[in-house]
Amino acid sequence: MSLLKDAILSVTSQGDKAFIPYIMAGDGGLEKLKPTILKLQQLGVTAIEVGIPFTDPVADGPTIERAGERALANGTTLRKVVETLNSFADEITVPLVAMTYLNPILAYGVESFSAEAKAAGIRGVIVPDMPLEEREIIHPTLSDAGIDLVQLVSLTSTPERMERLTKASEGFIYAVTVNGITGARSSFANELEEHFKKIQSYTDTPVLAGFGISTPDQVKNFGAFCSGVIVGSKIVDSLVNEDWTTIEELVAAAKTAVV
Ligand SMILES: O=P(O)(O)OC[C@@H](O)[C@@H](O)c1c[nH]c2ccccc12
Repeated sequence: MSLLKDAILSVTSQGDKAFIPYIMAGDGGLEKLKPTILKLQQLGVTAIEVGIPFTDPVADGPTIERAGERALANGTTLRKVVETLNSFADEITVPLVAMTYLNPILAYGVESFSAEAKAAGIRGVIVPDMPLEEREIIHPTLSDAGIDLVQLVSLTSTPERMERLTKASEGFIYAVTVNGITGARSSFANELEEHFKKIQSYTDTPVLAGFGISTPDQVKNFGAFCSGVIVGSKIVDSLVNEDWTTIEELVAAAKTAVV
């Protein structure tokens, strides 16, 4: 059973698309985490990807990298994020997915991280610097706690690897839409639709598209051939500018994404 997968399927079974905003925990201070999460869930997002700032973020483009630097300058750590989430866990109604690199989890201790993260509302984790082959370091303990380990599938994976990653992924499959780093893009490769269908053919776990998606039209276009989208940089920028209108428009696009 996966709470994350269930949350996504309950949205798609009604004809809507899943919408997962990414936020950088600690950007603007950890005291912003609670109001931001409560407001996002009130807008009807499916889940929330909570980014943990890290000193050496391999996959992050300039927007997320700068947000991470601001959060680190505020003293944000994985432990403080979990503690903060825990302080209002009874008000959290959507599954949270922590986006963190492997080192902070190991430094925390896999056992205590899993137990405390679960209590704090974290239902999934994405660990971009951990190859599938090494996931046994954390997977059994996360699994015991009922936390999904979400795999990223890149455009350049070989078909065999794509199949293995897809079948291993829990909650949803994070299908990366571009080669490279996070951040807004104006165009995408033409073969994406076929690529996504191929990934979906291996599994009944929903496939979500992420990287480069920043406009309502892009949300609709991707929604037409997968179960939903993840939007990061555009959300991070909008939160800095307190531009909730833009966020509302992105969420609304997923609700009417069916063509
Ligand atoms: O910012 P974008 O292009 O909208 O992409 C989402 C992305 O930011 C978020 O999911 C994310 C932030 N950092 C990551 C590192 C690896 C994988 C994914 C992420």
